[in-house]
Amino acid sequence: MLRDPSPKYRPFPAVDLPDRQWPGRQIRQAPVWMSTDLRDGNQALFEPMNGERKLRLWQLLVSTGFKEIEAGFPAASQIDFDFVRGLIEQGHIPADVTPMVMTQAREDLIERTVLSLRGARRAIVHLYNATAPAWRELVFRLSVDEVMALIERQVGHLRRLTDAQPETEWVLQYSPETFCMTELPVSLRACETAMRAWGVGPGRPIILNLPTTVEVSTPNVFADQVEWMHRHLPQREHIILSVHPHNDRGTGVACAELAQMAGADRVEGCLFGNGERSGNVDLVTLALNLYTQGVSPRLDFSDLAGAARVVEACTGIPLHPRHPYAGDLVHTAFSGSHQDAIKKGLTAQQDGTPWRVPYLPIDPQDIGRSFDSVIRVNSQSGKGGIAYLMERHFGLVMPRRLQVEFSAVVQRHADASEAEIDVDTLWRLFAQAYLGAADTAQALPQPPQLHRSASGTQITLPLPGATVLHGHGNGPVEAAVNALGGRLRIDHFEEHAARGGADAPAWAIVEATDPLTRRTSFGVGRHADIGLAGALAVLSAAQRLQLLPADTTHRDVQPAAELATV
Ligand SMILES: CC(=O)SCCNC(=O)CCNC(=O)[C@H](O)C(C)(C)COP(=O)(O)OP(=O)(O)OC[C@H]1O[C@@H](n2cnc3c(N)ncnc32)[C@H](O)[C@@H]1OP(=O)(O)O
Ligand SMILES: CC(C)C(=O)C(=O)O
Repeated sequence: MLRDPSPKYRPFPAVDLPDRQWPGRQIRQAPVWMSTDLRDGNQALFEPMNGERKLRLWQLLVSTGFKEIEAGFPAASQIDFDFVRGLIEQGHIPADVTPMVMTQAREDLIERTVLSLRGARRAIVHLYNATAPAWRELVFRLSVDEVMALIERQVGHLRRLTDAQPETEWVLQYSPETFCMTELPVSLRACETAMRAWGVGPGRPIILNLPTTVEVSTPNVFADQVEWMHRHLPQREHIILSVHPHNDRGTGVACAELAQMAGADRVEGCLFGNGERSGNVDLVTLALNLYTQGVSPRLDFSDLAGAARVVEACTGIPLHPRHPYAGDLVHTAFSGSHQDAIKKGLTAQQDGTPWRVPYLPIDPQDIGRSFDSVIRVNSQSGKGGIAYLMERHFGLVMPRRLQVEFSAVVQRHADASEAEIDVDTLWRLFAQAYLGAADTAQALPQPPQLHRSASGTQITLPLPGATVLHGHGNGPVEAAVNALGGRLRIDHFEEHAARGGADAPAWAIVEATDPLTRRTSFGVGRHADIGLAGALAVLSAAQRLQLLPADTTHRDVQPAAELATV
């Protein structure tokens, strides 16, 4: 890289628009969306789509709710020509959807383009020519006046051809390609020339499409350019003002949003931002950005992952795992403080109230994602996320101090393994730590037994090895403490059902102290009989405090899936 890039790269000049209005505006309705996936997206692929893949993507776009779709560049290839013919002849265009096709401002290409649309009910022809100085001087070698003459001639040619096919309702879209790099008066002149040549007026509107063909400035400059055009264009009421942002500087979405604030009615782009170089603006992000402001985007992304899979299959380009809204990881929090806040937010969130879950800008369920991947555990995770997973997958609501105690166990494992901890591993760690001698589905030679009578509860606790303990008390917890010879004190006890339903297994949690050593630990029990769950929690605490006979404290732990059915 150059130590001083300034002689080689020049800053883009600001627009002189001191009374600009757009910074104070908000977007309150969805724009007209135009998908250019099958044209601008397609021309950016290693291998352009064949007819079959184009049709699959067309159908996705239609079912998502797009009413305007750029079908291709029929004069450029037989595939595109045949595709447009197929759409028309095989009835793939619903009554409320209008196809658009693109052409350069060249007679032969315009003729073939119009030919491709024979029989269409309604169609948009998209004619473009580049207007910026570098293109005028280097590519076309035309003066400004000659560029205007080209537009007048070619739009006029298109008008004559389309007038001769009156069975189709024709709409012209004119793009001053390279608009963002063109002097504003030149862009205005180009648009006015196209309007005149097309005969814009009542009942004969035009779409004027302003592209950032290559992004060269900050999005506020583009917004100023759009507002300037919005204010200067004549017959504004007959113009649908459209923008077509690319993403070279990574600000395509910002450009499209600010442009709408500046007066744009319509946005062209591609699903997930496919397109030339760093892409066209991402229409999914734009739509969901609107949605999260409470504005209906009028596009349905209820199955966003399904849409992403279709686009990946059609384009051959995989979606980045951190792609806004759609990436596999974007609803996932690994870090402890985020997990903690998400858990608290999800617990507090009530149906029908405004979404207020920290770190989640959208409810993943609204776009077809479950909460399963919201929280994942690695060495950056804290107690909140671990507690969330234990509750979600095993129905265990952990008191705060138990969360702290168990998260230390998980942290040690995560540090040692340097890997993500999946739910099965989490269960194994929990079971090893807390259910060692307290799970009747496993190592106890026989289930413990409770006899409840008017005089209290009698417990029989057969431990691994030959030991059988007996105890009596007012309830199962006291009976279990007594069976253990009163060697621990229960400071806290709670119990709850793991799942709804009469046969739901219950969780019981005790916090216990060994009065001799003053050591404190939690114990956890799980059983269909809630009383036995309490007794097993006492047994668990006794084991963790090493108050059980030595041969009762070790055994293997079975996998979570089996335990989940206890
Ligand atoms: C920013 C964008 O995305 S614009 C869309 C770009 N997309 C595409 O180009 C994809 C489809 N295009 C193609 O397949 C081809 O360009 C074709 C088939 C349409 C035309 O191919 P060719 O006839 O070989 O011409 P080529 O593409 O090389 O274009 C260069 C010529 O067209 C002229 N030209 C380029 N764009 C335009 C335009 N919009 N209007 C008028 N003339 C144009 C150039 O000045 C050049 O003219 P010259 O030959 O007199 O120097
Ligand atoms: C709108 C057209 C000409 C385009 O694809 C672009 O400028 O990027």
